[in-house]
Amino acid sequence: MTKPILELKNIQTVVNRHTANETKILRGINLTIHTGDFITVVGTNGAGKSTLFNVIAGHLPVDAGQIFHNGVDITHTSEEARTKFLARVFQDPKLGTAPRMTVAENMLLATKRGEHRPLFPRKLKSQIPRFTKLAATMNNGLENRMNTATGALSGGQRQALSFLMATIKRPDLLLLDEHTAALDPHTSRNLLKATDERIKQDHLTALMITHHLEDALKYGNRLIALKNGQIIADVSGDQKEQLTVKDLYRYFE
Ligand SMILES: Nc1ncnc2c1ncn2[C@@H]1O[C@H](COP(=O)(O)OP(=O)(O)OP(=O)(O)O)[C@@H](O)[C@H]1O
Repeated sequence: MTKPILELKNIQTVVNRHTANETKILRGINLTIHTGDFITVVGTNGAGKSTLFNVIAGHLPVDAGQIFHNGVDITHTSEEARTKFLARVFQDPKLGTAPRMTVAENMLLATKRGEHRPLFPRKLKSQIPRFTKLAATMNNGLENRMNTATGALSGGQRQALSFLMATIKRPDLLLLDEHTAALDPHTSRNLLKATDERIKQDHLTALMITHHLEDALKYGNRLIALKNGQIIADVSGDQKEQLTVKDLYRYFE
């Protein structure tokens, strides 16, 4: 077994503390993520899936427990500092790209994720062939729109760009938060296929939230199910291969 890239130990998250609406959203999450894991994440609405991503990304503080990255305690490391090793793609195509910048400029920006170095637009020209080649792997014509402002792209192209931006500088951990949910079925399928290919080619470690149970079964080597802020199933390898949609429905009862 490969070494853990991220470990969550007894993570608890409370919101609206000291009010009548105080709620424990995550209730003792223990999760060890190994290098190369591609984990699909399922669970009922409100189970805590996005909250789990928020906690991993440092967007939401934990109330108890610890998070380790490569064995180093990052529980109190800022969200900004975590972007050095972590990238995230959201459901909304508008998040994750700068609308007035062109596709190529956005890609250049993404090559500096987690760095404080200034951008040198002069360097863009030399990168265009590489960026165009990468854009072509998305199979949706993005490579023909390198000089188009991102705001003028279709939702599918924009989401494909968000995905490319998240992966152009290799992240230790990639969080995909229902990143194809806002797309039509054909576009969604295309992006999922490209996602799977990139994860495999670059040996990325990724977590992907999805409400499509067939996709949760089809993709990844491991699946976790959340319910009421707890992990109620963690299945990998052959065991995952043998899972059926009917099995998964039980996690939603
Ligand atoms: N910052 C917050 N303040 C108050 N409540 C919150 C906060 N973040 C999440 N919640 C609540 O915590 C619960 C879990 O939310 P979360 O978005 O993590 O669920 P989810 O599993 O991603 O759901 P969905 O499938 O609907 O996206 C929900 O009841 C939500 O309303």
